[in-house]
Amino acid sequence: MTIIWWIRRDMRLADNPALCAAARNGHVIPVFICDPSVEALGAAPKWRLGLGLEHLMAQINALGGQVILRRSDALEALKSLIQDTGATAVYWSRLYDADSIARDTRVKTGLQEIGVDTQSFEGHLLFEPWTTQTKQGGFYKVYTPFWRNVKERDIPSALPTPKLTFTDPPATDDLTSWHLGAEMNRGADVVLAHARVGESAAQDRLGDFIDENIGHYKARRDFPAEPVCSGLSENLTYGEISPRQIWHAGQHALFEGAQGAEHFLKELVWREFAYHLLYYVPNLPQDNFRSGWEKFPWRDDNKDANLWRRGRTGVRFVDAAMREMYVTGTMHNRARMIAASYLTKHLLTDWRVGRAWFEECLIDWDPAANAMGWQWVAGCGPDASPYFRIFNPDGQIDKFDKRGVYLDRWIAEDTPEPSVTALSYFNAVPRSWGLDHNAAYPAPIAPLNDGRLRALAAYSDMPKSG
Ligand SMILES: Cc1cc2nc3c(=O)[nH]c(=O)nc-3n(C[C@H](O)[C@H](O)[C@H](O)COP(=O)(O)OP(=O)(O)OC[C@H]3O[C@@H](n4cnc5c(N)ncnc54)[C@H](O)[C@@H]3O)c2cc1C
Repeated sequence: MTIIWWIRRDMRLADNPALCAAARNGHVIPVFICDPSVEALGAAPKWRLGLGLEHLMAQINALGGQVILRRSDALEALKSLIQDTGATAVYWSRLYDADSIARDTRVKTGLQEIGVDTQSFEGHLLFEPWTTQTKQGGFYKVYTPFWRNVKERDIPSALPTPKLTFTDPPATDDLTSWHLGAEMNRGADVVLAHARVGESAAQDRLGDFIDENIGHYKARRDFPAEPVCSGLSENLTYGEISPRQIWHAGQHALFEGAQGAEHFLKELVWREFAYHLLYYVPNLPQDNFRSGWEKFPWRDDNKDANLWRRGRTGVRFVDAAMREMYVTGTMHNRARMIAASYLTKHLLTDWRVGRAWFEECLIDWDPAANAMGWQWVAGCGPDASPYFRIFNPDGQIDKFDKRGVYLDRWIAEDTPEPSVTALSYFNAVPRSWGLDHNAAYPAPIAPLNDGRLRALAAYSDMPKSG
């Protein structure tokens, strides 16, 4: 039997239930399809996906196989491959956003109609979103009871890498012809220096984190200049590592007595919570979760938001955060909260404007975590931070970057000897932005207190409907 392994966000050989099942049942044809969902990705995640795919292709080549690349609608591509190869089954790992569910349902029906076996598998999450329910039978809207419900769950052990056998490969596209990095402008080389691509890099990252940082995680994870967090979001996004592998490594560290290990596991479960929400609230990336927020006077995209995107608000913590994202493709969690809060509160700008920019720039862009994160900060989401709790970006510097290490890392202007990272921002941004590190650092768009008072007034004027 010949089985197509339809690769999506599961670019790994170990702990991959779909791949294991395919290997067990016959010869495997690994396939990646550049369908409209791939074409629609933001510049940075699309480019990073191409790097991950290139890496996986080399891994499969080393085993004597080949990843087949096709560019078209997924169902059409799979039908044509089935015709070319005589494959009788298609296996894949499940995804949970509304567009992927709709596409996969259509593919399943379309292939079953022509007598092809289709099977979907777990693997992107620790547990399927529909397997956790409140006592009343609904989905969780608050994290803490969700965590209590799942923390004692038995998570199956990670699966080993299966032994794969391949058939003669059918025709394939050339990856370079897809130009997945075309929209990166001149930023790709700069971001590349910060990316850690592929399954073995992800395992190294996990190992380094467990050996060196998990013990400090709880105490130091909020300090953006400290390399204490795992950085694994980049690899989780493309499935270069599985959440189960991370979970078991964290549990082992906990068993060995590592301080902070439980806190790390809790953060990993925030990702599960985000997917639980996205599954039950498919419009989470588009619509305010809480009713009444449609009446909030969000500003549409505006010139202040443009300064925010370019790291030119004159508010140092915010600008540092935005530049970190442009240069590395990721942003520290505390910085994400500060940058998002400043946009939605001090600048009163619609959270969807910020969500879209993160979607464009993050190499760890994740449909569930990004949507939940933005709604959480903006105050309109499930279990959200109350709107009236407005971060003061300068106060946050005093708390989390007292010596200005993070600021020096990312702000070059008005500094006699700017750091290499701060200067690299000016190499990464499009020339059309006209930025020059020798120019003076901009004055703040508006005094922080004015923005705070305006946000509070808008909130108190909003009709509250529950
Ligand atoms: C406005 C906003 C947007 C965000 N957008 C994304 C996004 O697009 N992609 C993304 O992966 N995360 C996003 N997050 C969540 C969080 O900032 C990142 O997951 C985290 O910074 C990744 O760094 P790390 O891998 O070093 O995390 P660690 O601290 O090492 O945590 C381990 C893992 O736990 C998960 N995790 C940790 N914190 C969160 C959280 N708050 N929500 C969900 N999962 C979490 C991640 O998978 C992470 O890799 C967003 C947060 C905010 C406030």
